[in-house]
Amino acid sequence: MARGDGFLNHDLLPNEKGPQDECGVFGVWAPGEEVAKLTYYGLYSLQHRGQESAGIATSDGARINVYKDMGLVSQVFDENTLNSMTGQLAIGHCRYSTTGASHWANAQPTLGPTQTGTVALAHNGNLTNSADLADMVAAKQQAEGGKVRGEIAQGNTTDTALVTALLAGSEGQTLEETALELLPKIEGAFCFVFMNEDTLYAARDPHGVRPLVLGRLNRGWVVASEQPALATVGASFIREIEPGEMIAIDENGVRSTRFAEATPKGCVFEYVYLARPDAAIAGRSVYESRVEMGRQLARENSADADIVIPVPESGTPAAIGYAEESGIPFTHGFVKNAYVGRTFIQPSQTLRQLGIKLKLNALETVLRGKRVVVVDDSIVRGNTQRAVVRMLREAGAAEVHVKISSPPVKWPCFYGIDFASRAELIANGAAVDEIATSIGADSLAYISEDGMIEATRQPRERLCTACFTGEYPIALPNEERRGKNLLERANQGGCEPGPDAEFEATN
Ligand SMILES: O=P(O)(O)OC[C@H]1O[C@H](OP(=O)(O)OP(=O)(O)O)[C@H](O)[C@@H]1O
Ligand SMILES: NC(=O)CC[C@H](N)C(=O)O
Ligand code: SF4
Ligand SMILES: [Mg+2]
Repeated sequence: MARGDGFLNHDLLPNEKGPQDECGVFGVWAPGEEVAKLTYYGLYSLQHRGQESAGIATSDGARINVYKDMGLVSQVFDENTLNSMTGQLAIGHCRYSTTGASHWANAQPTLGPTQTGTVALAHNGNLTNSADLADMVAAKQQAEGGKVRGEIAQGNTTDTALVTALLAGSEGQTLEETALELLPKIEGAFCFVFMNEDTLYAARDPHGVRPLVLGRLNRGWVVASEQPALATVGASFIREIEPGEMIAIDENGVRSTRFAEATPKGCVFEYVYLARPDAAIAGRSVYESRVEMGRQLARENSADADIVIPVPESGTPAAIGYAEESGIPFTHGFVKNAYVGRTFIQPSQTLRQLGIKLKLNALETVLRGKRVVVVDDSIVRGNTQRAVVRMLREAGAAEVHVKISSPPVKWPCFYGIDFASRAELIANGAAVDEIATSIGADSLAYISEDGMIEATRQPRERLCTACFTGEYPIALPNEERRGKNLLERANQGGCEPGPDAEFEATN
């Protein structure tokens, strides 16, 4: 029998992953403040974006210190560690891996030498030309005597480490000059927060796939993946970092430079599921978007039922919208254990089979004899819905009608979310009624693509919808030059197919 190995593991059910989040990035420039603790609190509020590893780098103006480990922010840091990390600026990261395995050597921030000192870098996103960047790193090493240096030499296999290595620059270049020369050559989705000994930098890719915001403290500045992290540390929201913009923050304030023209393609899934509901992206409240998706779902798919319940937490705003629009009463049918995150002591096989019940329990007194509409934000592999429907029936529900506030997920994401490979997506090649049968529901309905997009209040052409439509707004490289384990493969000299190997690009 497989046994728990005592190591913290990202997945309760390792072979049954839903959509995973991505990464959270945070940076603060505030001489005189406890920058490590501010970063800790900022990362705490971004924990939902990445739960595999966490790290903070601080600088006192002369030297950069970094501390990182596997696990949640609260597991990695304690008071003593944070007290020892003094300085005037800091960056932080919580990771969900998309290029490079989930292990210590791949935790962020990454560190690397520059022409004048050291750079520390934190990244949310996923690059689509990692293979080209790896070639550039190799050529640079060749030109410099063939010696592999920095984190790559220590086994870092992430796209982030490639960028860190390239930020070393050429003789006479400042970090800012190197970054402005390098950023236009990087393709894919990226929000970088990075620093040298005295300056904090932030850059967002020209498509603005992932969110990144700037905030103001009384005596300093903050950058963060999502607005709620600003509120957590007492910073006021100033503005989003623009797609294609790089900012630099030091004692002279904020300087902005544009390294590419903006061609916005914001991730629609941030509105559906990824971001916190109290975030706003491109001026649109995520909570309002989700409630509106629920209302629209009700307009498109009515139901004859007694109660509307959400699959907590992420299904709640859409369920509120569905109940409001349909007039069917909203109630809670599940209790979610607030202490169950996604990082667990790896359970044994027997425990795994009980797994999903660690998170959700059905409220029998509410459900018995009722015709239930259950609302969730998305179906990826279908495991959550299968378990949800089973629990509702066991609790005595008379009918179970599943309503989903995003369209069927049919395509993998290459821009920072590690969706199951195409073959594992339940909607790949299956009709809606086949999916309903597979999850055991009396009926199943999804919102339309137009309905979802309309609820975000963003023009369709400014959004990425690839996982629903298969239309990838940023060109993808050939199969052998992509994949989560691209750089591990390169190290082994082999050519193992990646998790998306069966995927066929449509463009
Ligand atoms: O079809 P599946 O492969 O099961 O994935 C879909 C589920 O995963 C997500 O929730 P998740 O449990 O990850 O997190 P949440 O508690 O934040 O909603 C999402 O909200 C769906 O409920
Ligand atoms: N999900 C992310 O944003 C991951 C960042 C980066 N691609 C990594 O794998 O470390
Ligand atoms: S493919 Fe889906 S999850 Fe990935 S960036 Fe596009 S909309 Fe977001
Ligand atoms: Mg969910």
